[in-house]
Amino acid sequence: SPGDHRAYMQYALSLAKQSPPKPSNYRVGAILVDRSTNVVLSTGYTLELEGNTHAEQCCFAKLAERHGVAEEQLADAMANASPRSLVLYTTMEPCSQRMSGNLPCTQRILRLRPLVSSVYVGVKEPEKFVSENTGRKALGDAGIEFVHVEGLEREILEVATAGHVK
Ligand SMILES: Nc1nc(=O)c(N)c(NC[C@H](O)[C@H](O)[C@H](O)COP(=O)(O)O)[nH]1
Ligand SMILES: [Zn+2]
Repeated sequence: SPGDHRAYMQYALSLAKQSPPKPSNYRVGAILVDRSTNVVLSTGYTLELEGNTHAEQCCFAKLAERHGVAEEQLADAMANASPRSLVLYTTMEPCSQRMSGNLPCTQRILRLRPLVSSVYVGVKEPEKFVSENTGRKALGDAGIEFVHVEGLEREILEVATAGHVK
């Protein structure tokens, strides 16, 4: 229900606040929820794991670690999980392109088909580093629901851009 979505997004925002500020990315928080049990399977925030990592990427990598595999093998490791049982909440929409050239999180989500049914986002990505984020379309084309959870935009963007030169 909408109340739950807001609570999950608030939780993701609390994770984003742990991200070390940096001028060349956004501070984002993400959680992966099993919607049949409402259990939070994994959490992540930007730069949580070493390297130039994104919140969603950390979320997936940490879950993969728990399954004893690399992020690339997560879908295989969870082959017996029921399809479309996972939903991702991320304070900012998954990236479709990264200035670093690292694999975008939209691709990381598409790799998890058919486990992931929906992506709930707090804000769209501002057009600062990437002119147009095409993730929403790619996810929709793959049958993954893309939902904007409203109400936290101002705080999400304030946290996301805290490391930017004003
Ligand atoms: N959804 C999302 N989660 C994140 O954790 C994060 N940092 C971004 N940020 C998107 C932005 O487009 C990229 O951060 C820049 O394009 C720079 O790319 P790198 O991050 O250096 O690969 N977006
Ligand atoms: Zn990303």
